[in-house]
Amino acid sequence: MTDTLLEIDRLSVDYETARGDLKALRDISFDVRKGEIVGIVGESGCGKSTLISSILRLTAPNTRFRQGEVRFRGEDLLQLPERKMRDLRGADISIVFQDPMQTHNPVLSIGQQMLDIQHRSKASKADKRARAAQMLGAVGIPDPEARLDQFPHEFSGGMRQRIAIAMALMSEPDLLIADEPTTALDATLEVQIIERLQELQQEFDCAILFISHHLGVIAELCDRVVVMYAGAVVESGEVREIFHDPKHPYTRRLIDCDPGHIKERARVLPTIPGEVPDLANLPGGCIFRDRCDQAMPRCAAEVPPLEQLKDGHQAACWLNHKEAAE
Ligand SMILES: Nc1ncnc2c1ncn2[C@@H]1O[C@H](COP(=O)(O)OP(=O)(O)OP(=O)(O)O)[C@@H](O)[C@H]1O
Repeated sequence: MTDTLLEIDRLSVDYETARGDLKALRDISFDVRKGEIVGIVGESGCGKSTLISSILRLTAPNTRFRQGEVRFRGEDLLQLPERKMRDLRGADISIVFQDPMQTHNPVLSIGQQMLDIQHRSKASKADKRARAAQMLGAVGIPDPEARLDQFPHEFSGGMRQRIAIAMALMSEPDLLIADEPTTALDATLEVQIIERLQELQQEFDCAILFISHHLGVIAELCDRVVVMYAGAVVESGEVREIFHDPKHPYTRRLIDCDPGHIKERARVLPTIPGEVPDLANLPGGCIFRDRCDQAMPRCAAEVPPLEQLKDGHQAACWLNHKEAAE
């Protein structure tokens, strides 16, 4: 029996625009095993949101799936009837957004919203309420029973995010997608949410796909990391391995920008000079070469393939080839 839960297999996604097809995802492959925490890191525009919306099949109308599969428990979600997909969303696969207000209905009490989530359950209303309070307690909301009757605006931003996590976990999903859930929070709250997610992952034994543009946060939480640049995977592997021995100049630059433990991290981070290339007019060769201080003639001529370097460590860079040394 395989322990693979989610397999993204050679996924390519375009957006049709007036300027031509914008290549938002190109040949993306990676997997998430049961109970594992995998981080996706990259700058704004690298395709993180497109990846999440493709997994959940909640894409914009101008999206075109060019190739590839999104297999969840072995089944290609891109081929699933919409009805089955609806059953899956929020039950087997849940999501926590950057802004918890995307989850909360401002005019309903938190308790009512947590009852609504349990609409499929045959339990009594009292039992559902008890379960809602238990979940609030699990994410660290004090006095959860009383707070069920309060409305979203009566909670702080950090608490609202905890409640969004509680709601996402109520169905005991196999996969929780966390889309930059801590980006809008200050550093102390960010640390608290990360630590809580770690505990909850153990308690609920769910896998987490954690999206962030901060490598420091990924290092804190994740087992493995997938580094994306301009719609492609440029490096992936165990977090420890990637941090100690990055094999792509882009990853190195991300680490330089965000080196430390999130508890010590300066809030104003240096950025990588230059811009992500125009995805509607991609240059030939390596997509990072214009921003790379180690670019060689070969980088303009040929696209470096994503290659297996060590066990589970992959990178797409000509510097890892013997001829680079010459
Ligand atoms: N519906 C759309 N039509 C055309 N282009 C789009 C559409 N949605 C996103 N894009 C473009 O696709 C590329 C990838 O966008 P995406 O939102 O997936 O990146 P991201 O890494 O999530 O960025 P951010 O962190 O800013 O959300 C960007 O160039 C973006 O401008």
